[in-house]
This record gives sequence, structure tokens and C-alpha cells, in this order.
Amino acid sequence: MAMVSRETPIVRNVHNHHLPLTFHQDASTAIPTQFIWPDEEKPTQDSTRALLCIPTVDLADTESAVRMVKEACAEHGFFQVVNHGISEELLDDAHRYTDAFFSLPSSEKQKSKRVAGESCGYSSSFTGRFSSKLPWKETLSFHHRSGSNDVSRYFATTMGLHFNRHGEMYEKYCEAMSRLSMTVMELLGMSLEVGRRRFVDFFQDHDSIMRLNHYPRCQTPNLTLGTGPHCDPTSLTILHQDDVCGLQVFHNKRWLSIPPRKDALVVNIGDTFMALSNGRYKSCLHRAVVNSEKSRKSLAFFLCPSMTKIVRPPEELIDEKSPNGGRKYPDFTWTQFLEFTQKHYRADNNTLSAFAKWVTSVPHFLPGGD
Ligand SMILES: C=C1C[C@]23C[C@H]1CC[C@H]2[C@]1(C)CCC[C@@](C)(C(=O)O)[C@H]1[C@@H]3C(=O)O
Ligand SMILES: O=C(O)CCC(=O)C(=O)O
Ligand SMILES: [Fe+2]
Repeated sequence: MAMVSRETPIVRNVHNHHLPLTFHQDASTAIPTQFIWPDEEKPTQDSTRALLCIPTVDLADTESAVRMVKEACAEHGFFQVVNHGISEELLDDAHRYTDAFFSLPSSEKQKSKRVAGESCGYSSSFTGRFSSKLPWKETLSFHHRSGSNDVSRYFATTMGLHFNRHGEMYEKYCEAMSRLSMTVMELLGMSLEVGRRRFVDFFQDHDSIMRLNHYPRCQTPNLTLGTGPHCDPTSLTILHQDDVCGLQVFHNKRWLSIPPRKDALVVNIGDTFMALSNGRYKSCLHRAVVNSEKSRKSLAFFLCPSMTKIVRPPEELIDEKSPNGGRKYPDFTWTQFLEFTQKHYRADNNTLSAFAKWVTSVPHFLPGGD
């Protein structure tokens, strides 16, 4: 049986889940068919070179920050922030601990295996969820509620006491991401002229998700994707890339790479915030490509409202005279939308509109319904 090199995820044969399909990456060995994406979704050579220079928002200059956020979010929903207050030491620690986790033997990582229907835990290539278009990645996701010790408890209980320090560090990282999310929510509130506190108050009791992405290098990077094309269904994503290029945004009908910048955090609007802005701000299609030279990591913090809060735009953003009473999307809760993305749908650029049709077609699901 071919030895599995460290760079390649272990893929359980998706047809009979018990037979691990191991394979060794070399020039002659094609990757398993489950990882090969359809031709129309495969990354082409030119897309790895075309760059998207997203606005660099200096959080120390509020006036220019509001203006730049407004322009970016109305166009593609992506910008990067500098002077964000997250120390280089904390960012380095987060990457170092992430390297340590993904370097563990698969048997250790499987201890935190994602449970079906749950959005947290460890997953290698999502073999338990999808049977084709498998992403060339392994991930670890966990919940973070502000002021709780969810994260350190998750690591201590799921991974064992020798992971206490991981948990404490990620708890600190998530608290820092929460604080930064609120700063961005102030800018979004001011840019939409609904007031600095409007969205900060809405997300006070947020129930967010932290996701660590590890993309092993791949001998045939043009056949697969690290993360397929999608719009984040969440409200706001704050992402730190390592020094390897891979994040791409679909803009002006082209896939454009966002070059990594160690001192910056990439921020993007998700579908839930697009609904909160009544469609004025865009949640944008993006993906992650892999390469044959180096593995890549990204740390993504997904801000999500508390599970039962009704997602409804401020009155100021609703023009009653427009069709549908001025509403672009129906009321919904994040619980409903998250379940939709986990059970019915692989997130893509139609997720929110498909969800809007689904949630209004099932009246007893409507919040406040009987
Ligand atoms: C709520 C979430 C679901 C996903 C993780 C967070 C926000 C982004 C979502 C995701 C990354 C979109 C692309 C597909 C997905 C399956 C993935 O590649 O991980 C999505 C995540 C998920 O459903 O686990
Ligand atoms: O790894 C990246 O750069 C992007 C990952 C992403 O889009 C996600 O996890 O939602
Ligand atoms: Fe994403």
C-alpha cells in the first residue's frame, strides 16, 4: 500500500466509508477523482496571476475608513484592515499552534472529528459530507461566544488536557477577533448612516465560528480547489492568510487573487450582513486555490448573530415604496440559515436567494409564525 506523504489528506473511500483510500502524491499519480472539480470550476493558469488590490483600511483614521468601507462593500464586500490592534505575537502564536494541530497524526486529529449536522470539529476533505468536488483541505472549526470560555473548554474536553494551551491561545485570539468585529460593525453602521452602535448592539451576544484551514500542497493544483466557490453565509469574516497566495475573489467576471499581507487582516461581508443591509452591501463569491510547492493555511473568524435573533434590516434601509415592501430578503434567524447551508445546500453564490425562497415557502418556519 502506498505510503501517505504528510502533504496529502487521508481520503476515506466515499462509497464504502471504512476502507481508507491512501495515495502517494508523485508526478505520475493523479489525485482521486472525488477531488477533481468540473472543468468550468477548475482554476485556470491565468487566475493565479491576476491580482485584486482590495482597499487597505487604516482603522486609525475613522473618517477615511468609513468612506473606504462604504465603497468596497457596495462593490464586492472585501477590504483589508491595518492598525487593527491584533499583536504580531498573537498572530504568530495562532499560526504556530495551527501548524502544530495539523501536523498531528490523523488518529489524534480524528478525536475532534466533526459530528454530522454539527458545524464544529475536525474535517479532512469533507468526505463525510460530500461525495464529489471534495475540497483539498483539512479544517478545524469551533464556536466562540464573547466572554465565554467555549474555546478553551472545547480543546480541553475534546482534544485532551495537553491541548489546554492551544485552547487558551485560541480563546485570546477569538476575543481579539470579536473586539475587531465590533470596530468594523461601527464603521458599517456609520457608512450606512444607521448609527455607530446599531450593528454593535445587534451582535453584542454573537455566537461565532472560528475555522482553521490547512491546504496541503497538491501535485495537480489545476484539477482541484482548496475551498470551492462560495459566499460566506455568515455576517462578517476576518481572515488571516499565511504567506502563501490562494484566496481569490470573483470580480468583474474574473477570479482575482488577494495577495497575503502579514500585517493586514482580510475582511468580507457575508450573506447574513448582506440581508441586514437590505442588499446594499454585497456578499461576494470567493474560493481558495492550492499549489504544488507549498502548503497553505488561513485562520477565518466568522461573526454570527445569536442563533434566535431575527435578521431584519434597520427601518432606515427599507424604502416602503419599493417592491416587496422594500425588503430584499424575508426575516430569518441564523439557526435557520445555518441549517440550510449544512443540510440542504453547499454554499455558493445563490445560497441566500435559494434560502429566501425555501424559508418563505415553509410558513411554520417563519419567525413569530404559529
Ligand atoms: C457557517 C459556515 C459554513 C462554512 C464555514 C462557515 C462559513 C463559510 C462556510 C463554507 C466555508 C462555505 C464553502 C463551503 C463549506 C462547506 C466549506 O468549504 O467549508 C462551508 C463551511 C461549512 O459548511 O462547513
Ligand atoms: O482560505 C482562504 O483564504 C479562504 C477560506 C474561506 O473562504 C472560508 O473558509 O470561508
Ligand atoms: Fe469564505
